[in-house]
Amino acid sequence: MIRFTNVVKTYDNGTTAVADLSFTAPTGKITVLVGPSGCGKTTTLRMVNRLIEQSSGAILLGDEDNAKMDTIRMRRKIGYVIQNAGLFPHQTVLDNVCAVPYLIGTDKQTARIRAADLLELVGLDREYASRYPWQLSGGQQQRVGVARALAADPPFMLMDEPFSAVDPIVRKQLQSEFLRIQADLAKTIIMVTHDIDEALRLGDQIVVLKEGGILAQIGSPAEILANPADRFVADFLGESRGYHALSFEHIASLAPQQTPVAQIGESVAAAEGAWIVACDELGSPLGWTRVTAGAASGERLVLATTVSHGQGNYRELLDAALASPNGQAILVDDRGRYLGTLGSEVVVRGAVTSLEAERSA
Ligand SMILES: Nc1ncnc2c1ncn2[C@@H]1O[C@H](COP(=O)(O)OP(=O)(O)OP(=O)(O)O)[C@@H](O)[C@H]1O
Repeated sequence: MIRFTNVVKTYDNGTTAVADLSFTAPTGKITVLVGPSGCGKTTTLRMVNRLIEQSSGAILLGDEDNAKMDTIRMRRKIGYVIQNAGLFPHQTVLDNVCAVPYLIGTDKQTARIRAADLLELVGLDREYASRYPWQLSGGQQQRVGVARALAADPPFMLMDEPFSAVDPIVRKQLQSEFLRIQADLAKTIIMVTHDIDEALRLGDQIVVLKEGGILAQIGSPAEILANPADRFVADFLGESRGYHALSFEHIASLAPQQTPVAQIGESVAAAEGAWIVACDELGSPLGWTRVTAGAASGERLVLATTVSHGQGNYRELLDAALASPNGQAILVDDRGRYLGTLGSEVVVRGAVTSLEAERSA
């Protein structure tokens, strides 16, 4: 476990990068820090291995306060992976992976055998061991970076945008391989990304930060998708186009719920104050309205986008559900007529199933 308790970081120029941050990264799990540029993700990560010293508060590594640990001993417990891998350019791949074991006095033979195994684990053939970093692709360099971070078998790993410097296809491969490795090794990981898709795909837990290093929300991918804590989180999920990770599968197999529908002014059998669907005279939905005095009031009509039951996908459905006032997406047939609604919990269940299927693929 890595535990932040009331951690603050104010830089010398007065910028508060992290404000009173408390959260726990559970043992053996991946915690992902996400948020817009400048919200303090990297500062948060680098305080864990004390590349940056916090101004106040405490960070525990297991049951040890990192501020009280000898720096060298502490850093040996923490693998560190950065963007562009940060490999030593004048050392071979094998020597890069052996760097920490050599430093801590592991004998050469043992270190090299383990490094070769790790290269295999991250999907690199033996022939790469004697190459130099510049003779590898970006994706291969990232793999070496991961192997190097694992070399001393640290219980903790910090990963700062580890997969961001490679193209989307390679990135997805690296993410899948990383999940496969983590399933065996169960390291306690904190990872930074600005990419919500990556966070949803890799995170057991997601920590959403807003500017000033303020905790906006913490939860599992499903919790955050289902219940964004506020407008900021909802917008961040949307703006980051965070639903790539969701299946583009069609939703035709889901049975819509029969939320009452009425034209404005028409009486309707629904509870007073309930949200119902307002439609035009042809039965095409306009949006949401509340029931007032037993009728579709039309007051404060919330216009809604609709989703085609036959053609729409989970992603459109979740967008529509999150944007609606009551967490429901409105479904229509192929002529735009009202069919029913689907709640975000159904959408999230579908999305999570598809995420889980992807994770275990
Ligand atoms: N050494 C420094 N001195 C002063 N201010 C800094 C320093 N390093 C970072 N900051 C400021 O602290 C805030 C948080 O920066 P940080 O790099 O932690 O954010 P981030 O979320 O990782 O950003 P990005 O996604 O763009 O990498 C920013 O406003 C940044 O300008």
